[in-house]
Amino acid sequence: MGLLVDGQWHDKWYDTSKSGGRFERSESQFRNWVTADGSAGLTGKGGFKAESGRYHLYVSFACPWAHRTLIFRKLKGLEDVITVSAVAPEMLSNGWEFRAGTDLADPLFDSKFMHQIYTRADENYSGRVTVPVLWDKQKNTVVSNESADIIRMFNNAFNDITGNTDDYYPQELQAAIDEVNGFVYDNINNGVYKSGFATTQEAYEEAFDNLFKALDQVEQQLAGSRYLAGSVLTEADWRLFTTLVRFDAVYVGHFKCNQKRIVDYPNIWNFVRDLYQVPGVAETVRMDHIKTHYYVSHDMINPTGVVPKGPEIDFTAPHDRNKFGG
Ligand SMILES: N[C@@H](CCC(=O)N[C@@H](CS)C(=O)NCC(=O)O)C(=O)O
Repeated sequence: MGLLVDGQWHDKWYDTSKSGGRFERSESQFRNWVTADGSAGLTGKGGFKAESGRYHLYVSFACPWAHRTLIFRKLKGLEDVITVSAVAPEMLSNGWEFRAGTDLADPLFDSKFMHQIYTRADENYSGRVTVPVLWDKQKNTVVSNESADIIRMFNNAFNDITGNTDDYYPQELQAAIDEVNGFVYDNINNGVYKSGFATTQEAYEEAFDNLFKALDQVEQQLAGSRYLAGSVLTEADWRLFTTLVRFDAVYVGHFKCNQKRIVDYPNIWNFVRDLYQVPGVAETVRMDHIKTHYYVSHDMINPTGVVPKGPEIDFTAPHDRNKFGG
């Protein structure tokens, strides 16, 4: 674990000394957008036109943020349009690493470390080296390292190429989706990390309480509708899904989020299985990478690096969500 300072790698854990033991996630820095015609998007520069074969997605199968982008690549039929590769699950003193000669190698440059991809784009880059990264093979640079933006690009920028017009961020639901996203991000997606990376009792309990209050609220909401924004499956559901699918295997134990497990919430547990069973999604869930990553990488939380064998979770068991119609 570490970060780049003026293009130099430093092995350093998150600094919580100035935030009362609270983990604070830093903002992503590459914020350009791929658009259908190459015009500038919401932020950053223009010149990133949607083209087949031009972009490469670097992910970790362990990472819930990267997982969103993998799901959208599947759902939107982008597998032949955007190439993908994954880093090794362990994130140690050099940060994310590739594994040469295996299917976890860097297919573009045969780099050893993910931070070399960042300095290739900006030799003086300062900041954390995170996944996912959307790379432009034509301009040889990072388009974006923000998963929330990348899934929106995948949602519509390539529609003319794939013919897939499925829309997970429909105009009429955008305000509702944004509201759910804000709540889920703060309390749940990032909430599990705030709980797990807290370095004081107070910071941990604050995150823990907010997390389970939020899950109770989601449980209530899913009693009355199939999905978070109503009867339509949207981006908001996928953003919650990647945290929920990791919850019982990792966050309950490793991040001390143990008031309840997801299997203890009837509606949420059925909801997770509903989403897991959407065609193409199951193959994006790599429990081996997920468990190894968390339990091996965070040695100040789990110094032995021993990875638990359990729990047994059957995401393929039938769910009851068709009761809302389908
Ligand atoms: N805001 C980013 C966050 C991505 C992120 O934090 N990824 C984690 C892996 S789950 C990471 O690469 N962390 C490395 C680090 O913080 O040094 C996004 O959603 O794309």
